[in-house]
Amino acid sequence: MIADTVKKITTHTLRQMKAAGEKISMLTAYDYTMARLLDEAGVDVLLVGDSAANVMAGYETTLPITLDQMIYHAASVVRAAKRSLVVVDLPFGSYQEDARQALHSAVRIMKETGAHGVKLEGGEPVIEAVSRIVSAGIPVMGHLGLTPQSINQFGTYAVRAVEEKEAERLLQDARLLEQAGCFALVLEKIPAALAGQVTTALHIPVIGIGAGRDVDGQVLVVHDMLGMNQAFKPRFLRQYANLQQIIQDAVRHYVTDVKERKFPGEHEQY
Ligand SMILES: Nc1nc(=O)c2c([nH]1)NC[C@@H]1CN(c3ccc(C(=O)N[C@@H](CCC(=O)O)C(=O)O)cc3)CN21
Ligand SMILES: CC(C)C(=O)C(=O)O
Ligand SMILES: [Mg+2]
Repeated sequence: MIADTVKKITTHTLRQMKAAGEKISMLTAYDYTMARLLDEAGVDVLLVGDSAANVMAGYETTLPITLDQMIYHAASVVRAAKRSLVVVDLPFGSYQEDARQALHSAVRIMKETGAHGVKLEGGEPVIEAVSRIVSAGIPVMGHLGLTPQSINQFGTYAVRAVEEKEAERLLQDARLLEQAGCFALVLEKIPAALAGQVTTALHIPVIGIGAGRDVDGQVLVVHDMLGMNQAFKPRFLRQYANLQQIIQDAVRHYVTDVKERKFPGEHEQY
């Protein structure tokens, strides 16, 4: 098959990209059709984020999504990914009990979806879990800074690690995650200067969202960067399209055509 000659991205590729100074592109994907578009357009990493709770299911926070639901989304994305690396968020409650629970959840994701790795949130408290998952041969991505699964402890989605003490703890957590065997780290909504410091201090790729440009790559929620929700415009987001406008214009046109008996036409029937 000719189509099978595409070079697959691996965790090793990402490490080489950091070393070469080639930036890494990552976007979320939750379904087959979107994942196919992103894979074909050259996105390096597809993140099956627990933001599916917000974007796909309409929940206020990421907390309610279950491991079974994440597996459904991830399996759909994997079926579309020919070149991209697929990483899946471990949802809230699927890894915090202990390292055994974390490994069990990670193994389920790998077995039932065919994804290439998992991501989990937090530093020191999850180090044992990271080590155990990595020991089983499963690549793990860390996630520090704004960690939405802890929203009830913080109360807001405001920028994190602005205070010197918090910044020091974040740098220390980043080092611990690298030592525990993480292949990459996401930094969410922290000062750009701190993200740059962490990126220099670590050997593994650091991927930012609202963490400035001095990192090894960027990640956004695909529905946000395509402008599908014009009500969500945080400072770190760049909208590369206004799909809300495009979709609603098309749908209004369709509704009008149906009402006015303009669709279907002579050549759109049997
Ligand atoms: N659609 C979507 N996009 C995301 O980036 C995203 C999710 N969902 N769900 C999970 C987390 C939550 N994230 C968020 C949520 C809010 C802000 C935010 O900045 N919101 C407001 C107010 C912040 C504040 O309280 O100060 C903003 O305008 O900046 C940023 C990232 C990032 N993730
Ligand atoms: C925003 C990214 C990093 C994420 O964790 C998610 O989409 O769930
Ligand atoms: Mg997430």
